[in-house]
Amino acid sequence: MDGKPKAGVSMTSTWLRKHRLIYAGATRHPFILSIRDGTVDLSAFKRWLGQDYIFVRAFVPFVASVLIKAWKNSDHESGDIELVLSGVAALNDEIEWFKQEASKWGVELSGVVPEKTTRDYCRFLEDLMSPDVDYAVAMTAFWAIEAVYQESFAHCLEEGSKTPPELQEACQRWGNDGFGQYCSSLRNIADRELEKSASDGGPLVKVSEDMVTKAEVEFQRVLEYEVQFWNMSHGSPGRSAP
Ligand SMILES: Cc1ncc(CN)c(N)n1
Repeated sequence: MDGKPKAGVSMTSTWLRKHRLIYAGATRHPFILSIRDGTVDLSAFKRWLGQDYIFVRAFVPFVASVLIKAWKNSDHESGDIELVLSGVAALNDEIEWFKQEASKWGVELSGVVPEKTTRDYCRFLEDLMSPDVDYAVAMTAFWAIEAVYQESFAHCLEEGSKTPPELQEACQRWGNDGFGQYCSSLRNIADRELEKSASDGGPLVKVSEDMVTKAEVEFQRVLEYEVQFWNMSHGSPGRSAP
């Protein structure tokens, strides 16, 4: 495999097929399946809530770093800046939602201690904020992070699911169609940027190939972190100690 997709097949489609096992591990995790079938352990849900609040607070500066890369790299007519800015605005609402949800469930957010998995995932985001990280690479990671939540929570809202009513609002937050369209737009930008690199035939061809390889590696790492994050929330074996 030379890292290039077949004609007419996007890079992200190629990777989704190639890494389908880990992608399914992230989007059909036992924690998500337990929400969907109504057997979820509420202490696991509360653990997820507290840890994800910490993650989301670290996600804001990451998305802001993508906004800066969009401003530096994209054609200002492309709509990339507006899209990423809408993501920052949505995260502002999301942080307020976490606070309200935490008080509903009696979770004291100021007392939540980040577990190792959360710390590692936040550190990964921090590394991606570096100006040395290409726009295509950061956008690929951004899309993958959002897409895992979208696919996971949308699964809990499908017909036949037995998601408890008190968890449906959480599932709606990421599982709604609007968020699905937002994820598709992020994916299109990632594909456009990756294709620019893949088709670069000039003296920078090696640099471009390295960038596509790096994006694929970060895509896989996001999926691995997402699985670990669900494992930690679910209290699965192998869960890392704080
Ligand atoms: C761990 C994780 N991954 C993704 C998302 C969606 N922004 C989130 N809130 N938390």
